[in-house]
Amino acid sequence: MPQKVAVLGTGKIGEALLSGMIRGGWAPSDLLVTARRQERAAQLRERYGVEAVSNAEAAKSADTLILTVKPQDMGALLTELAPHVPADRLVISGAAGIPTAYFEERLAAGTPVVRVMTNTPALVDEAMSVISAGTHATAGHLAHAEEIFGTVGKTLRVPETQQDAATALSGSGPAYFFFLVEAMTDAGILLGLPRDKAHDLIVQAAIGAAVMLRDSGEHPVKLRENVTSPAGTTINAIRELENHGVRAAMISALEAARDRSRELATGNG
Ligand SMILES: NC(=O)C1=CN([C@@H]2O[C@H](COP(=O)(O)OP(=O)(O)OC[C@H]3O[C@@H](n4cnc5c(N)ncnc54)[C@H](OP(=O)(O)O)[C@@H]3O)[C@@H](O)[C@H]2O)C=CC1
Ligand SMILES: O=C(O)[C@@H]1CCC=N1
Repeated sequence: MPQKVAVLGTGKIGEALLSGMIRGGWAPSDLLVTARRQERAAQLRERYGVEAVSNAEAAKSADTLILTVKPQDMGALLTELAPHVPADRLVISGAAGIPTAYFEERLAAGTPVVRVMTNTPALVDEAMSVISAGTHATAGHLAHAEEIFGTVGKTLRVPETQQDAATALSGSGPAYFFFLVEAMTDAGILLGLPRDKAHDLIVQAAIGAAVMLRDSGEHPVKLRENVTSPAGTTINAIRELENHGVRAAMISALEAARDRSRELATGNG
C-alpha cells in the first residue's frame, strides 16, 4: 500500500513542498493537506486535486505528517493533534527553531520525529533542506524525509545541534540575496540606469555567479580575484564594502538569525 503523506498547515512552505511532490511524481490521491481557513482548503483542492481534511483526520489516515505551521502556532497544533497521532506515525517538523524533543514530549511515547529546515527556492526545485533525526527516528525515517524533500532540491543530514546555524544560513539565506539584489538595483538607479535594466543586469550577474560557485570547483576567493583587476573598478567597490564593514555585518546578521532560531525553541517566540 502506498505511503500517505499529509501536509498540516499548508502555507508558503507547505504549498511549495506539496507542489514539488506532485511535480516529482507523487499521486495527489496519496497526499492530504490541512488548512486553518476554508477558502485556503478550497484553493489547495482546486490547484492540486488533493483532499483537504481536518488535522485530526490527517493524523488518523496519513503515515507521515509534515507540520508546516509557524513556530508560534506549533503548540496549539500539537495540542489538537496529540490525541489522534498513533506512535507509528512519522512526524516531520518544518518549523524554525523548535527541537525534536518539543514534539517528543507532546506526542505518544516513541513517536519518530524528524526536523527539516528547507527554504523558499523549493518553489523552483532548488531548495536546500537540512535534516536531523529525533530520538526515535531511524535511518529509514531519515531516508523517507529525504525522499520527500528531495523532490524540491538538495538535502543534507546534520546533527540537530547544527540546525539553528543551518536555519541562519540556508533557511533565511535566500532573503539575504534578495536584499542584496534590491540594494544593488538601487545603486544602478543612482548610476543612471532605468530600474528594469538595473534589475536585469544584477539578476543575471547573480545567476552567473551562483552557477560558477556551484559548478566551477573554484574557491569563492579565487572567483572574486578573477574579477578584480589591478587598479580596476572592482577593487574600488571592494574597498568601500570593507570600509562599511559588510563582512562583519554578514557575520553579525547570521549570528542574530541563529540566536532568534534558538529563541523560537519554546514555540512561543
Ligand atoms: N518562509 C520561509 O522562507 C521558511 C519557513 N520555514 C518554516 O516553515 C513554517 C511555515 O512558514 P511559512 O510557510 O512561511 O508560513 P505561512 O504562514 O505561509 O504558513 C503556515 C500556514 O499554517 C496555517 N496554520 C496555522 N495554524 C494551523 C492549524 N492549527 N491548522 C491548520 N493550518 C494552520 C496558516 O493558516 P493561515 O493562512 O490562516 O495563517 C498558514 O497557512 C514555519 O514554521 C517557518 O519557520 C522554514 C524554512 C523557510
Ligand atoms: O524567518 C523565518 O523565521 C523563517 C525560517 C527560515 C526562513 N524563514
